[in-house]
Amino acid sequence: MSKALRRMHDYVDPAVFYTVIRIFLSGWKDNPAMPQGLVYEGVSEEPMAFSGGSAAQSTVLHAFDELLGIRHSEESTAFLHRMRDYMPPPHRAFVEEIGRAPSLKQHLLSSGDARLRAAFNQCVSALAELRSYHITIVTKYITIAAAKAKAGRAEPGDGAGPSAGKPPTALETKGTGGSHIFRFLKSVRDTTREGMISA
Ligand code: HEM
Repeated sequence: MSKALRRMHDYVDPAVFYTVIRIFLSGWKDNPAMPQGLVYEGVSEEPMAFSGGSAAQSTVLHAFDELLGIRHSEESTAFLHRMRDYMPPPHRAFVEEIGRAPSLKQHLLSSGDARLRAAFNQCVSALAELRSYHITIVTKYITIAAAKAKAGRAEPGDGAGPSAGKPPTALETKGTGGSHIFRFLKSVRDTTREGMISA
């Protein structure tokens, strides 16, 4: 997965991501640009609020966390669990099923097998490394891209379209961005590391 994540550099231009793609990922929950949410005509008279697209809604890392018994902070868990509402229901059920199953970590601990412990720790370490690398990606695609956009130096690649280079200001601090994002991502990475079995 880390190898696949590195391909981001070959295919996604940070300026295009920050100024064009990110806008479509911002959603309308906790978004100052749309404080009331959105009325879905023909569905509900009341406005509805939904988070934007995020790989936090993808099943795979939730499944690894549950399998490896990773325990995130209360605040991070609340966010991550909320993201499960956006998974296809059978995916969510799968993740919850793993969470309810007997603990793999406890099984390894009671087996006393050093090789199994080492293999388990390699998995946890790979997951923490993926999360560290993801932080590097977020820094490049959000923090650095934001600084360049603000300085008016964004240089989107070919095919970016006329709107590239100037992000809507209402989305500057919320959604996919902001320092709270790094606190969250680092906390999730650090609690992953804490999931290692000590010798
Ligand atoms: C331009 C590329 C990317 C950017 C800028 C980015 C940004 C972010 C941000 C800001 C969050 C915080 C939660 C949120 O606001 O939704 C997040 C969470 C997350 N992202 Fe990404 N992301 C990128 C690509 C990816 C990819 C390709 C993956 C797949 C491995 C991924 C996996 C995750 C996961 C699993 C989370 C939840 C936190 C965690 O479990 O560690 N992201 N991402």
